[in-house]
Amino acid sequence: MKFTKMTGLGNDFIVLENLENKELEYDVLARKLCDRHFGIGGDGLLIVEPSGIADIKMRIINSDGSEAEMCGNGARCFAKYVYENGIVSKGKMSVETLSGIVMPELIFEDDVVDKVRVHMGNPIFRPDLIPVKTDKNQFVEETIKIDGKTYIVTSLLVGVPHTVIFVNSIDENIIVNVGPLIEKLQIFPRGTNVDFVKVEDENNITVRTWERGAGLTLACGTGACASAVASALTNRTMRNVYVHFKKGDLYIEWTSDNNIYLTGKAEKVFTGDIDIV
Ligand SMILES: N[C@@H](CCC[C@H](N)C(=O)O)C(=O)O
Repeated sequence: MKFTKMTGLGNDFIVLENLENKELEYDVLARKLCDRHFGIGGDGLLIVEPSGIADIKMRIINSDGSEAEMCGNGARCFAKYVYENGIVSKGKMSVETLSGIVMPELIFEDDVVDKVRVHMGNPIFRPDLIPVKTDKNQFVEETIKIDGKTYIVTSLLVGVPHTVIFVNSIDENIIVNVGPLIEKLQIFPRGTNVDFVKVEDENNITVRTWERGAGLTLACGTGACASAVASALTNRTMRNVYVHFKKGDLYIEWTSDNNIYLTGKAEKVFTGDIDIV
């Protein structure tokens, strides 16, 4: 099988084409190929499929084999891939995902795709759509208890479910211990990504995300959107912010008409062939 390895700030993906809609076991492939010791290594697979309603369709399979509805860093890598491989020739394209259509727009530097700005749609706060089990009409600055410790969290849907926690410092030990417990709490019937957010000032936040189905990643695009929206909603920042991850930054705009735009780099790492046994 031919593949291309791509990365969005270190959130890395293996891109595979399935334009003939062949019956492939994506979950098995994801577990095999994403393995960092016995496979190519990646946080997930991005599959290129044909679409009946958009220019192209993106499927995203996490490294544990579960399928996600959407992926922000993945959408940027995917748009660069389909453009550079002649699958979509438009600089602004529509991409079907399981959470609806997103609109990536390529930003060129010296005729090469450097960054991608993705129109991500609206953030959703309705508990039944996130989903989160609560009798409230939204889950903003709510209290949850983990191992006797209390956390104040905000949950929202940005294509995929996110739960945002504001912290005074980013501590990876806490993230890898608490993240998986929150991800699998019973109140989140489809699980949740968990974003740990340090507010630097009204224009800058630092984020690390414990991802549903992939664990601690170097960056998360939908996580950047969710964190920026939660920060502005709770009056910690302005509506447009730079989101800092370990290996680079994303720029998030949450417009007054409630749309989210995500801008950042997308890079090809290498291409190759792999025998699937
Ligand atoms: N890294 C992604 C999100 C990928 C999906 C996530 N793991 C989930 O299952 O919800 C991003 O950049 O948004």
